[in-house]
Amino acid sequence: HHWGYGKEDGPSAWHTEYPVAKGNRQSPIDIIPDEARRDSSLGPIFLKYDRCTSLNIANNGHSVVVEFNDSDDRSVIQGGPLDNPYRLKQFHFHWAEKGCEGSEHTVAGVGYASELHLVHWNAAKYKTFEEAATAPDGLAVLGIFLELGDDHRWLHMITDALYMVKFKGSSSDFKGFNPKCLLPSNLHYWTYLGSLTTPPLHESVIWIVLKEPIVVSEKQLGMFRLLQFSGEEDSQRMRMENNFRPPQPLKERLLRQFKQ
Ligand SMILES: NS(O)(O)c1ccc(OCc2cn(-c3ccccc3)nn2)cc1
Ligand SMILES: [Zn+2]
Repeated sequence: HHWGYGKEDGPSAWHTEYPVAKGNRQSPIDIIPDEARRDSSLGPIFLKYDRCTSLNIANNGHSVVVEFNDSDDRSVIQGGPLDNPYRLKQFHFHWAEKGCEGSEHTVAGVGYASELHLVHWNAAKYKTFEEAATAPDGLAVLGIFLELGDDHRWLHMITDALYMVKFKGSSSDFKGFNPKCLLPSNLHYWTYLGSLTTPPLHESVIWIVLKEPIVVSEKQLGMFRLLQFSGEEDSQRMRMENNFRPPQPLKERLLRQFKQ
């Protein structure tokens, strides 16, 4: 009996197998811009994705994930709230069904159509992603909102590959993709201490959520809904949609921001 996003195995049930779901630094959260504090010690973030090291694209039964070679510091995020460079490990998306809001973080109670997560780990302090994923400063996830509008000029490189990973457990080569093309023009951000938004829900994430969304078309986002939660052999088909966790209590946390 694995976790999912359905009625029985969805976010409201995760606490039974993962009690940290009711912890003090859970993600996502509702971001209230007026309550975000400016902090002079917070500088800009720097993304070094140049010599990019993408390896493959896969369907893990929860989302579509593009994985990277993380054997060195070729692709890293640094600066901002981070004390050292964090290595890019993978990126993936969260979305809803047609016409609904599928982002995980919300802004003043309003969701976006989808949310992209670029997952990085603190290789300066920890030996592996798995070790970092259980440490309070182990991971840094860059969250980017997707809003609906015109076609995104580069997203087709991902949507064109989705047919190869329709079913859970499928993966395919995906070399030479540079996620720099998915960034908005402005890197102003909110930051707070949180968690993985899926089981095991470890409270190991320094969240950096960009204020400026990127724009994708309904047609492009609709391609993600061709994916299945289920495997090729599974009797019943389960369209991959609504794979987002709702906002969790902020509790005693401080939300900070860099620039207006
Ligand atoms: N949605 S999100 O960007 O917050 C996000 C980012 C990364 C995630 O990793 C899942 C994971 C962690 N581990 C793990 C395995 C062994 C030891 C420790 C952790 N396995 N799968 C989940 C959610
Ligand atoms: Zn995510």
